[in-house]
Order: sequence, then C-alpha cells, then structure tokens
Amino acid sequence: MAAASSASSSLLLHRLHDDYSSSLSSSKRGLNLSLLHSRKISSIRFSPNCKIYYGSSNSSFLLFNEYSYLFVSIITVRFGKSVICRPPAEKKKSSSFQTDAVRQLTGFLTKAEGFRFAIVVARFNEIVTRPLLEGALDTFKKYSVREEDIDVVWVPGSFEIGLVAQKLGKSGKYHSILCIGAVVRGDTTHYDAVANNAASGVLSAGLSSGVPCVFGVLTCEDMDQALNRAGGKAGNKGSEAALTAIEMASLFEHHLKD
Ligand SMILES: Nc1c(NC[C@H](O)[C@H](O)[C@H](O)CO)[nH]c(=O)[nH]c1=O
Ligand SMILES: CC(=O)[C@@H](O)COP(=O)(O)O
Repeated sequence: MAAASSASSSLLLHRLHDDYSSSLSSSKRGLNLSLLHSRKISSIRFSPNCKIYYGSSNSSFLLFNEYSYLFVSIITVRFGKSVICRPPAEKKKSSSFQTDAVRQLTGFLTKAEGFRFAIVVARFNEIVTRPLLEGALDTFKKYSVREEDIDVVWVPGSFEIGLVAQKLGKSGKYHSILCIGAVVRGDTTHYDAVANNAASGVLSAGLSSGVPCVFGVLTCEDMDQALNRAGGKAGNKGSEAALTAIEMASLFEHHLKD
C-alpha cells in the first residue's frame, strides 16, 4: 500500500491500535488483535503478539483476532476518528479456522447478546463479594448481555455455591453459571475445607450439569488480598470471571452443542 507507508498513515494506524488496545483493556486474555484490510495487505508489528495489517486508501478496516484470525469487527476511519461498527450477521463456523491438520475452536467475547447467565454469589464476606458481583455485572453490560438475561442468586457462604450452581445448570435456562465468593483464612483449618470444597463444588456442578460453571471464588490469606482483588490494586476478579463465562458460553453455543 503506497499511502500507508507514509509517516502519517503509520501514525494513524498506531493511533487505531491504541484505541483498540484501550477499548479492550479489560479483556487482555485471548485477544491479540490485528487489523486486516480486505486487499493488498501490509503489516506493522507492534509487539510479539500484535500486528496490524493494512491495505489501500479505503477507510474501512477489518479487525481480526490474531490468535485464530476470527473476524471481530469493522472499523471505519472518518475525519481522523476511528469508529467501531458492529460485526455483520453471524457467519456459520466463524469462530474456527482450518489448517491442513488442525481445527481450532474458540469462544467469542464479541457476541454475548442473547446469552443467559446466572451468578451465584456468597453473602459471607459481602464487603468483598458485592464489588466482585458489581464487576461481573459491569462486564456483562459492557459486552452487551441484557440485564433481563442475568439472574443473581445469593447463598450464605462459598460452601453452598456448588449445590446451587448445579441446580441452576441443570435447569437448562443458562448458557453459563458464574460463581462468586471470598474465602479468607482465619485461625483454624476451616479455610481449607471451605476453599477446597467451594472449588470442587463448582467443578462438579459444571461436570454434572454440562453447563460451564466459572470459578470466581477468591481464596485469600487476609482481607487486604481479597479487597485488592475486588476492585482494588489487583483488579476485579469478578469482572475477569464474567469474561470467562462469556467465552465459555460462546464456545459451547458455537462448537460444543449436543
Ligand atoms: N469462612 C468463610 C465461609 N464460611 C461459611 C461457609 O461457606 C458455609 O456457609 C458454612 O460453613 C455453612 O455451611 N464462607 C465464605 O464464603 N468465606 C469464608 O471465608
Ligand atoms: C474460612 C472461614 O470460615 C474463616 O472465617 C474461619 O475462621 P477461623 O479459622 O478463625 O474459625
């Protein structure tokens, strides 16, 4: 592409990359993004994992997940501003790609609208679990999950989560169940029993129901560690768990249906 080799085109592409990096910063995992222009592809590498591909003078770019080259979105550049457009109607098998030998299946983060989620949240250590829940709800909203497609179920403590997750999973109403709790070490060995059984409860809920059950239960040495992970210095693990729930819902919906 003749024009794009100029300094100004290169700047524009760098700015586009930055826009996209920041708009997707809460979903660091799995999305090494590329911009792929429809024709005459050239590329700029920004980091070992991130490359932007660009083409001629056309102002529309296609945004691809570099990991699997899945189509994610269209970007239109107008008057120096980049605009994210919604992807076109879903293509069959758009989230897989074929090589000679290997078919790779992945879930999408981009098409969460229409998925139904249950969140099972423990009331114990609510000072931690409530911000985890809020982080999860914010993320669902950001990824276009409708409020009416989310049910929140409160249980007394993390030990109770597994049973309820299993029941909800078996109801057939949800694409994924997100489990939220905070187990904080005390003076006795009680911590180990609650933490380990919360984990195996969530695991067996998923295995027995066949519905992805995501482990958003913090297991912390002290309250500081827990608060740091509930919207403090170490981010919000509820929000990260919501991304996992979306990806798993998508993987099951698009590739692993019975
Ligand atoms: N200590 C913590 C608990 N304990 C309560 C148990 O989860 C359970 O509700 C009780 O044993 C009755 O079955 N729960 C947490 O979520 N976090 C804790 O730190
Ligand atoms: C993990 C817990 O249940 C925790 O509150 C127990 O505290 P302790 O070991 O001091 O009884």
